[in-house]
Amino acid sequence: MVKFRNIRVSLKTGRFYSTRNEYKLICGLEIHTQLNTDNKLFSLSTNAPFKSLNTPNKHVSHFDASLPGTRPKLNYECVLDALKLALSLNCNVNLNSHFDRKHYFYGDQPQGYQLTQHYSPIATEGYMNLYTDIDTIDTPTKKIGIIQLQLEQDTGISHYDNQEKTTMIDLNRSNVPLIELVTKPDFTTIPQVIAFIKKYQNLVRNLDVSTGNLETGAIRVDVNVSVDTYPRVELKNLPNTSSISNAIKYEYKRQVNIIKQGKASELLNCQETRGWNGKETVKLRSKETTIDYRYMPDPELGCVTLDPSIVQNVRNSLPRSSDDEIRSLMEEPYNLSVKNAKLLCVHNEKNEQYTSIEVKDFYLTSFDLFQKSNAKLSFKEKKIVANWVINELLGNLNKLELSLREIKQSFPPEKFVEFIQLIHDGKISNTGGKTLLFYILNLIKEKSISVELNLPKLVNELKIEVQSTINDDELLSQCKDIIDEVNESDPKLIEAIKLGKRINLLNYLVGIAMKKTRGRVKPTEYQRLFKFLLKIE
Ligand SMILES: Nc1ncnc2c1ncn2[C@@H]1O[C@H](COP(=O)(O)OP(=O)(O)OP(=O)(O)O)[C@@H](O)[C@H]1O
Ligand SMILES: [Mg+2]
Ligand SMILES: [Mg+2]
Repeated sequence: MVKFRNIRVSLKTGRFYSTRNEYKLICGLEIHTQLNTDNKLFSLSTNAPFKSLNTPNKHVSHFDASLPGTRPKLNYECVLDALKLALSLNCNVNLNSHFDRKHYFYGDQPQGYQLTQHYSPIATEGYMNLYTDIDTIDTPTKKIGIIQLQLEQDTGISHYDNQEKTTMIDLNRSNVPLIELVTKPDFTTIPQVIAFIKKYQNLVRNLDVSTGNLETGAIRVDVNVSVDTYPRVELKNLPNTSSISNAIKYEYKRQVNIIKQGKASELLNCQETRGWNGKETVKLRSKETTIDYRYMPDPELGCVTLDPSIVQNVRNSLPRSSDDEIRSLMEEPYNLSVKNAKLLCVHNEKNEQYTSIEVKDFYLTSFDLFQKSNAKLSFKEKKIVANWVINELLGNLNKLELSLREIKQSFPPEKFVEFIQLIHDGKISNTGGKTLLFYILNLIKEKSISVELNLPKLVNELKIEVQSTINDDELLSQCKDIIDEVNESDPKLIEAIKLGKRINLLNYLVGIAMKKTRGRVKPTEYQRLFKFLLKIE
């Protein structure tokens, strides 16, 4: 064995072995996104690849089935969506793009070729910025370059019946509009890849150009993985972000092991495509065996020629970017945490009770009203609206399985602010507020609100109004009882509080007392009494 810097050479086999601990991971993505336009890319059939899984071959025009004599006609709605995405991703728009035929034979591709934009895509040279706080990546910022963005057709779907040993073809998906986005190989860690995908998903949902779901295949991600300067391996069939993360991890380790064992010249000498079976990556084909697609410009579709004013109009119509929205919510007057700001700006596909947009609207309207009726709010006081909307209201909606839409009618932001005002003015305590909110939402759930909510009346009914004149004697005996009760079950605790060792435990006693009076007495009042009884300063 001979040793060079970072490399050992076996004298017996002549193989190179690496001795380094650091192997550089490099990833690049190819993302296919199904557009949610009404019609398909080159025909007037309905674009509904998922709704129609039980009704195969229902949305198929003569062109989608490639009957001889049919010709493509470009659906400009797809071009508009591509422009929205391209401009949001800071790309240069190509004013004269065109379509090419990518030839390959497969049952679910009856044309014998796919129409794509190989030579002259609609947009090139863009980027997306990732930030450590918003996107939880491991470096302060990361800029991911985008090589190109192109329009193309989706294929049909093949269903293999194992029992019958037949393949059935469903052409509902044939000719569904896709956008293929190709990034530069700029990713150096897995969190960067996941952050990019999540941000991209949010973008397509914000622009309303796609459902953005990975699980249904509306977004399909191929990940190219390489180590140092060795050729890349392309990973396909990755149905969700955890598969993407696990597949990259596995593939990186596999390639590093090959390099360490000195087998790179045998096993990592050419591009390869691999799939993911949930546990490991498996070889599908190597680049040597890939077919020559014989790309050629499509003679039937003309150039996609765009007037510069169209591009400018689309640019002007774009919604504000999520990053800008999040940042502005983190600043004055809102001062939200990054977590809460994201909750209002990032779509949550799993929650059906409210969308981020609905919550954001509800929060912003409430905040505005609250600020208008309370001049000069302190930093802390401004946070009260976010706390009651995000922590309390949403928490209760989840618990009660209510949607924001359902409650907005009887409990709109105007009423909600009236409710918050009661707490802000000290008419009811936080505990009282929680009781009241839960009570109101329950009334809504049981559909027991026929007239407008009368908050003062409810406060009365629930007996949660903070007492302005406090009967010290009554409260003192109540506090004494609590000390006795706690002393019985945990004498050490009272002793510790008395000795001033665990003064924060005083709030434990205050909590018990608050519960007993359902928040009618201010916590500071209880603190004063407990301190008096336990003789602590
Ligand atoms: N050294 C590398 N390591 C990892 N990824 C890489 C590397 N070099 C290029 N890539 C990535 O490989 C992808 C290349 O995609 P592209 O669509 O251009 O070609 P392809 O994969 O050969 O074609 P096809 O569209 O047929 O899959 C890009 O996402 C790019 O970032
Ligand atoms: Mg590829
Ligand atoms: Mg590609």
